[in-house]
Amino acid sequence: ELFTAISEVEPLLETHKRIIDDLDDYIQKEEKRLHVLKKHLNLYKKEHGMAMEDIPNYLGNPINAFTLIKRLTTDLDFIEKSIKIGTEYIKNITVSHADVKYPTLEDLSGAAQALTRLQDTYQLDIGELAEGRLNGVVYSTPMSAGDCYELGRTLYNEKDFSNSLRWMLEALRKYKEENEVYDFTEVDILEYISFSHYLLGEVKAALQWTKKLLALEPKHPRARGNVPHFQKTIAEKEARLKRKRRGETGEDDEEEDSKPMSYLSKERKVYEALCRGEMEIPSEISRRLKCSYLTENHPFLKLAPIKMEQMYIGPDIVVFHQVLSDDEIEHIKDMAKPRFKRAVVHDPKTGELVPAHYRISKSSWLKDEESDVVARVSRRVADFTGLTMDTAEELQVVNYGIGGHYEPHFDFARKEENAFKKSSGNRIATVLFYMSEVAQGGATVFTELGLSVFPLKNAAVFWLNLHPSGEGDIATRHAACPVLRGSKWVSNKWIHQGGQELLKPCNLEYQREDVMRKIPRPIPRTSR
Ligand SMILES: O=C(O)CCC(=O)C(=O)O
Ligand SMILES: [Fe+2]
Repeated sequence: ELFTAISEVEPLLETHKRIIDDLDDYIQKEEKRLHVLKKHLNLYKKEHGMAMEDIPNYLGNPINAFTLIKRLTTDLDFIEKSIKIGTEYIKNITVSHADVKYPTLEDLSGAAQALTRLQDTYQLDIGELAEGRLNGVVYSTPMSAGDCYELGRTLYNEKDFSNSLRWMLEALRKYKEENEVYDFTEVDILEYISFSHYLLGEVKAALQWTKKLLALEPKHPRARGNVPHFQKTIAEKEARLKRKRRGETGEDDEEEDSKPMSYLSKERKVYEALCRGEMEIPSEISRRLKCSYLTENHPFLKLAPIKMEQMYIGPDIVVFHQVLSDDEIEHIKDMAKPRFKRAVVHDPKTGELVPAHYRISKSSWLKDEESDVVARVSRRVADFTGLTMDTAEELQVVNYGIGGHYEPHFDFARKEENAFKKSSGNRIATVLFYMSEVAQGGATVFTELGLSVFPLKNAAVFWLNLHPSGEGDIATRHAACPVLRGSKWVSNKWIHQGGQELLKPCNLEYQREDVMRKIPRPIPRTSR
């Protein structure tokens, strides 16, 4: 599961270097070998030419007779062996370097799904992406037909047929352009295209593409078998439509579009727009936002106040600037890396911890007792939040992988969850430290508020997850957007209710005082 954290992908460059050296060495040896083989071939040709000019005369010479036989026995043995050596040489390349890391097919599939996620979320154009461009800027070598084909194949195996189809069309375009040798052919690409269409219910298109395939390879058995099946399906569909038009059936057919959008798909749309930075918070809120210096909670803050920036009011979301130094960040990252585990979540049914597709990252937990730096960070959190760390969780350090993200969620535990029953109470507040900037993407977004917070190294976002009554605040629903470019590091300090009784007294109010429900939904930015 290397793909789940960028820091784990880095060692693959060592593996990559080994392969380069091996391949270099192999090609040099191979060139030498081919040189010898070519010499043999030329000799064979020369001798053959001479023999054919005057066969009896040639074979009448006992030396010629001998060398002919030799060329077809021991010399041939040598040639055969030397061809074999070539293929044996590189076969065991992964076995001979057992000490370096190799990605698995699961990694390949994870990376392919990540590309799809990025392409969906940031509305990237496949053609652009395949040319190695992100928003018009060149970032990587263009992808080859083989790269696109592999991506399409992986997505097909993951049953993501619409994206598989898009990459296969790109593979086809490049294949025709390139004239390269691959272990697949145009026919293979066409088969994927037509079958993806079929599985998407686009049977007419499936039939058209199958016909293109048969034009190239008329005897292709699967394609030939599919044609009558596709034709039958099309005919049945048309008959059903006709009956429906005449009002003969009561069934309400395949019209997905007429269904109202579910809460989750609406949230998805907002989430993606927020990730692209395409929403802004209502002006009723933004015009009240202030920046200030925090001087309370600890006498030291009088000398070195913390810069505090309001991001939202009701629920209050603030950013504290420059609350972690670069040295502290490096120290924390170094401590966290060797203990990284893939992010897990509680399966709501079984209560077990399972890796979740909606959270692609690696993380580990650091205790105050382990390091002065970690303890110092905890004390600082107490100072700028005014809350006690007595019942807080350990520091959770997170690195996101390729396209790494965390879909919309609450940080507090719901009543039905086991974590709700903790003696320290629920997670009253979240402090989210940014330990890196992210070149593109990777914002923290609040889907109920229409707020995007873009990572700013050394800063921390802070918010309360609970209403004064202790009830979870639905408006704090948030997510980590996929990392489009770069590596995103954050750490979480989750503060619990226990011990805050005098510092943050609770009351019976269900709602916080500054109710935001009257405030309109976020509006798409028109200036884009
Ligand atoms: O990484 C982020 O921006 C948010 C992370 C988060 O919400 C979490 O870990 O609970
Ligand atoms: Fe969270």
